[in-house]
Amino acid sequence: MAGSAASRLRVLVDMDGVLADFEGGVLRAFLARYPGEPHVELAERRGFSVREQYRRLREDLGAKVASVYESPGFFLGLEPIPGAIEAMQEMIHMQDTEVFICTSPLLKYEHCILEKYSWVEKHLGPEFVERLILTRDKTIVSADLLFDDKDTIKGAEPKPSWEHILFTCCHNKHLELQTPRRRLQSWADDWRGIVESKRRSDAEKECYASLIANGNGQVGNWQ
Ligand SMILES: Cc1cn([C@H]2C[C@H](O)[C@@H](COP(=O)(O)O)O2)c(=O)[nH]c1=O
Ligand SMILES: [Mg+2]
Repeated sequence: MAGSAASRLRVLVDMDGVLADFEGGVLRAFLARYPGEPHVELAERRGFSVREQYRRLREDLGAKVASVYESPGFFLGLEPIPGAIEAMQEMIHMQDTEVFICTSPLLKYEHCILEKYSWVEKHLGPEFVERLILTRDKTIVSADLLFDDKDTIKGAEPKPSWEHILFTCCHNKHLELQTPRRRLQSWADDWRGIVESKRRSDAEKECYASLIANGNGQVGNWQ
């Protein structure tokens, strides 16, 4: 387990698309700033990159949509995803569980980074500010679970320690996951069941590893 030598489960929760409604915020701000320009309805979103989809619609729209989420006030003004705040407040009080927020800032970071901290303090409180990890590479962060709306998470570490639970968002809902990948449809879905099943499977692995270490790992010798 990534959590510790004992039995703590470490959970990473992504921010944009999981805690904060990035997609809804982009569309709302785009319509306000560029009324009359073509736009992509949330039901039509495909693929992680909103910029790429707008660019495909018309070349200059990529830069226009980026100007929306790079503007001051954008990240701080995002609405929480329904049920996210309640789930995080419950998760942080779960026994033997460590929860961290793990989010990738924009490369154009001027407003994004400060506003992500402010958003966490405003909606989740100071105890979560202590638990905010900003990284462009989530694969090198050690944990048991990562709830994230990005369908493919790549980085320097080819075998991240966490299991990626795909959080359903408008841009990924059409994707069919290969077994054994798992999804969380929303915060109303059974996130507690996922946490507990991971805890059980980690405990089984630990038990098996200790049997092997003690030379008792033969089949039929499990007591
Ligand atoms: C172009 C583009 C960028 N983003 C940004 C928004 C966030 O700063 C990160 C996503 O972070 P996460 O930790 O993976 O949620 O990338 C985006 O979400 N969509 C885009 O099209
Ligand atoms: Mg995200």
